[in-house]
Amino acid sequence: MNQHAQGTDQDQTAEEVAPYGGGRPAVNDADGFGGSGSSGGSGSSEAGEPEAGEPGTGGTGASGPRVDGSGAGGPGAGDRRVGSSGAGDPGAGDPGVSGSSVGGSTGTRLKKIRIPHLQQMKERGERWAMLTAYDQLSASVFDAAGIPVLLVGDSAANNVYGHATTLPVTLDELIPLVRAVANASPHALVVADLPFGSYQGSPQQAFGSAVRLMKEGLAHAVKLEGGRTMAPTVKLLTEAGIPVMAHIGFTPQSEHTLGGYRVQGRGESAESLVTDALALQEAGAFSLVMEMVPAPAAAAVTKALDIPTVGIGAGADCDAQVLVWTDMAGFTDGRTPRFVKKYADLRGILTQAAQEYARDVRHGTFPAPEHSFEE
Ligand SMILES: Nc1nc(=O)c2c([nH]1)NC[C@@H]1CN(c3ccc(C(=O)N[C@@H](CCC(=O)O)C(=O)O)cc3)CN21
Ligand SMILES: CC(C)C(=O)C(=O)O
Ligand SMILES: [Mg+2]
Repeated sequence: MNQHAQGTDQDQTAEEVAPYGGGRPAVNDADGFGGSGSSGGSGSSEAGEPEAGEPGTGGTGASGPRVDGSGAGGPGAGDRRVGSSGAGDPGAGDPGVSGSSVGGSTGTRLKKIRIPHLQQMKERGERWAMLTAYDQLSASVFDAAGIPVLLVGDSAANNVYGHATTLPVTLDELIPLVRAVANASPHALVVADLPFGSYQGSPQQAFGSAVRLMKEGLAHAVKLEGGRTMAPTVKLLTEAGIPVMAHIGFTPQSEHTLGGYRVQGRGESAESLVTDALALQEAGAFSLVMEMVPAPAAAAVTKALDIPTVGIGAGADCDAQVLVWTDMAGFTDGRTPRFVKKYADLRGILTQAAQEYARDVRHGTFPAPEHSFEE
């Protein structure tokens, strides 16, 4: 079902990549504002081998994203292990030294991740992390941090556009976000969600939408929700050269059918999950997201499949994990789902910065002479 990696993965020399707050090395943009022009873009060189020397894009850009959300306040922070590679990172529960320099926190140089690498990691038992990203700045941070796969999720509906569900977001609204993330991700594989209504009509409709995500959005792969009934669609896209990540379990685009945000695959529908997963793999999916399914059912699916599974609320026995970045970074307003672990308090940090800035302005202490220009 899957091609093999053509490139070798060699780890390279150190590149300082501080996990948080550390300055990244430089930037290669002329205007000093990070980002790449509208066309062509820097970053994500496609032709490239699985090895890339490109420095990160992005930089000191301006405005940050705005958040909204559904979620709930998450628990505290904890340890983290990004990627797995060389330097004795215990991250993966796997056999020893990996060849893949996926991790960015250990000082290893990053390589460009391509689909065969994910397959190789499954074979080696190396777990990996996926995060959503919706804009250039967050994407450049995650890319440099060694997150191998970035998802421009239709959760942008909630976390960028402020909707209560994922249903309202359109292809036209998603494409510019995908393009921004792809332009800022020289190493990560960029997957774009097909939004509700853009693919369920027919395999042909899905093809047209996926082509837009790749041509206009510069995505490397697409994701779609649904079980065995999506197999013909997955097959058509895959055969057309469009890598497809599948998504089963709780599929938010079907919340009105499923009856809300609920764990899926309890009891006898666990077998149904395996049947769906096998059909999607057979149709050519390169990976499979499982959302909110009982851990034992997700473990059974993971074991039954040759392709990597990506869990969100699906327990520790998936091959990979995904979280919405604003949830894991503590940026989301309000409650977050049970499966979220909060690794930072971005909302608190940004709130404090905004308040201090406003206070300085009110007090006349900003701008100071060093922020002002002489005649
Ligand atoms: N910020 C954000 N995080 C997400 O994980 C996310 C989005 N947005 N938007 C799209 C979907 C919607 N998702 C959601 C949304 C809510 C729950 C939720 O409320 N879950 C409850 C109930 C679970 C149950 O008991 O069945 C929970 O406590 O986890 C779960 C997934 C996951 N996705
Ligand atoms: C939660 C992930 C898997 C997703 O589909 C999204 O962010 O849209
Ligand atoms: Mg989604």
